[in-house]
Amino acid sequence: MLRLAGCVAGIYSCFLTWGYYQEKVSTTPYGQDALKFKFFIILNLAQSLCAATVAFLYLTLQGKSLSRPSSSLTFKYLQVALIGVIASPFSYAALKHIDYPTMILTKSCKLVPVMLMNILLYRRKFPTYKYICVALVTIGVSGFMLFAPMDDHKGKKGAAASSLYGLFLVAINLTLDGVTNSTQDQIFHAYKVTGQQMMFFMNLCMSAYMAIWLLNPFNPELGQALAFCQTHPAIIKDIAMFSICGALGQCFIFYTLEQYGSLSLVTVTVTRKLFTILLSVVAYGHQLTLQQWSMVAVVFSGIGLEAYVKRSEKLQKMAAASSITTTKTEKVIQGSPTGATTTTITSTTRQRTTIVAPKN
Ligand SMILES: Nc1ncnc2c1ncn2[C@@H]1O[C@H](COP(=O)(O)OP(=O)(O)O)[C@@H](O)[C@H]1O
Repeated sequence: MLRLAGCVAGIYSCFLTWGYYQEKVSTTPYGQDALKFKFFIILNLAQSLCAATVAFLYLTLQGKSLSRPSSSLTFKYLQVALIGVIASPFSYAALKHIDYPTMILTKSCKLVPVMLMNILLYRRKFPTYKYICVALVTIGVSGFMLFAPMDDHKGKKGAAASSLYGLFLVAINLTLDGVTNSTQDQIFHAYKVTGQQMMFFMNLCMSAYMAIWLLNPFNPELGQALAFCQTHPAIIKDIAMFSICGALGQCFIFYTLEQYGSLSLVTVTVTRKLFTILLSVVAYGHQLTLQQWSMVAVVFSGIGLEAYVKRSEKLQKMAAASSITTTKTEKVIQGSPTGATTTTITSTTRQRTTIVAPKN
């Protein structure tokens, strides 16, 4: 539980700063000519290279080997990285056709495609309570964004009228996100890999795809971006901060994926925005509408239900394990009148032994 709390704190804090720099790099005009940086693939490439380096350093410092993955695993990495690379431009393209609040609102439904893709592509089955949790978190977060006062919507970036075409682009982005997350789950199920190994290989493959795209002689993007950095060096620090925060955040993302799976990860990432707003309510005394508070309650009931079921399952498992060890202990004690062999048994068992032992 403490580990999960650490992951949540890590993801929230890194991506809070990451979001700040993402907005800064993509919306602020730089220099006297007030030009905006429009080279998103360069931004993603910088982040991927930084994330691959961080994962590599982490693995090296831990003394873990970075052995070459098998050909089937390499194929999986190439596949998941390709989908990850393709997903992002859809989201940037969508912002030209829908406004920012609509984008946030649509993105808050991400749990649905992730669950759907797990079911459709990998035939995974979920217990009924999982569907209820996904529904509660999705309704809660999207309702929260929907009921935000109109002032919050004004002045936000873009403000292009939301069009059906824009929504179609976000839908594609969400579907691809669903495929990425469910495939990552599948890799963890089918292969013996750690989160950091996947982080390294996935970012390496993504960097390779983006480099191939940018080095294509018909694409002027790389040259234009480098020229921009030369004439507006202030942006280099912002891109570096964006990449470092994204890379550090990914350490928590991949660890959460490995340990808890994509549904838990996406629950953390989709509630991120809501918790940021709640934090500002506490810190700066901002007001929430009654509807927003009710939606916060809906989200918490979803998270609470998940936590309650997980805890009950854990207690049940512990009870079952302790009854098995009790039986084993009884057998050991019956077989050895001196009871000497019981010293090798775990602490839970030892505790049990003292209860069972008097019978002998
Ligand atoms: N499953 C994942 N695998 C790898 N990176 C991820 C994953 N989920 C999120 N990320 C990273 O975290 C960033 C923020 O993700 P998220 O909070 O879901 O926002 P968005 O949906 O806008 O991408 C992504 O741009 C990506 O770099």
